[in-house]
Amino acid sequence: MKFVAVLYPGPAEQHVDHSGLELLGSTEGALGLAKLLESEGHELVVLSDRDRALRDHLADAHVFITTPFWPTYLTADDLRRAERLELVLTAGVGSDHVDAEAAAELGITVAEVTGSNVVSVAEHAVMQLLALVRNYLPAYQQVVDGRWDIADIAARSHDIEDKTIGIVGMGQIGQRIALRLRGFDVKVLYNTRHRRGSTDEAVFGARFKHLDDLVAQSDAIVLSCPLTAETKGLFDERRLRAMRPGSWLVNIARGQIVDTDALVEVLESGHLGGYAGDVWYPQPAPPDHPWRTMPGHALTPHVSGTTLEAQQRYAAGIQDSVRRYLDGDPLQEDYVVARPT
Ligand SMILES: NC(=O)C1=CN([C@@H]2O[C@H](COP(=O)(O)OP(=O)(O)OC[C@H]3O[C@@H](n4cnc5c(N)ncnc54)[C@H](O)[C@@H]3O)[C@@H](O)[C@H]2O)C=CC1
Repeated sequence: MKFVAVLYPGPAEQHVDHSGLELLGSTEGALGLAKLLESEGHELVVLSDRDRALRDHLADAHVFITTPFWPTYLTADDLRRAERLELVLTAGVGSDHVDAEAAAELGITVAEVTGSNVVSVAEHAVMQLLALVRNYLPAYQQVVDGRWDIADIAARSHDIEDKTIGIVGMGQIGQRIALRLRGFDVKVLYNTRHRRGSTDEAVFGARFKHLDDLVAQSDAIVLSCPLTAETKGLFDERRLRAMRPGSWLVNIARGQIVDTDALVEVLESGHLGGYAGDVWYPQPAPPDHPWRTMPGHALTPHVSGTTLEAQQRYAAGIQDSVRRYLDGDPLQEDYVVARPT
């Protein structure tokens, strides 16, 4: 069997963390698959060059492994060329880089590692929220630039206490964000596809709202819903303008949920207080991309779901799926995104 894994490039030198946790998500760590596969005589190709993976290795691969942090986009055309392909695995959560509908029609299963990095992302969201509300990054930049202008920073710095925070997408990540926010004495509103029961709402300390009401009432909004046909461009110009003046937007989900051009506009005009999280642009952003020069926001797309702890979990989930595939056992039910129709 041929397994192909496309992962972000490993470090130039062997990385040993004080915790003893390995960098399993990179080409170097290869999700811990090398021993498992090679000892049984299977072929494992690990590379970071996405074009090369599609050009040279997709056609005869049985299993193709990719990750949202370094996504290889698999279109219907790509999948049609992959005559032996049976399984596409996402090392992480969110498989919007794969045309799941086409995969299902072509007899290919798509699966991810549900829940693997939800703690990593929830902590990141709270960090981004605080960074924006406290005006932390411009303050840090001042110090780096050798300035010490307290008024300039203090004039845009707030306490998060008593603010209203809206969470869009109350799933594994959204609920962990709500739980972590409880200590800050904020009011939490949420919107999600299926309203949670009253016990859940009491535990999360969150009240359900129609999306338009959540947008109108929130001082800060966190996006933690998947990218789907329904959520693509959900925060378009109209919705961004409907946000409260000076409010903040954190997007730990996917860049395409927000219209980038409209976002640049509402930030430049000062309507929004700041934005942090994923942005839809080619990675890394070209030097002249307007996003690179935007003031007062936190552009930190890299590490939300990729802490060393998260990597151990999604590597273990991938190993489990690979083991089951080789043994002819069904994958864990909640991992499956699309199955052959
Ligand atoms: N930044 C990062 O590193 C990571 C980002 N993610 C993103 O976060 C997303 C959510 O992850 P989980 O919480 O684990 O997924 P989940 O499946 O547990 O929860 C998703 C929630 O979004 C809700 N939802 C779906 N469509 C919606 C809509 N139109 N409006 C409002 N809510 C909607 C669902 O009802 C569900 O409650 C993933 O799909 C992925 O795109 C996930 C992991 C890492």
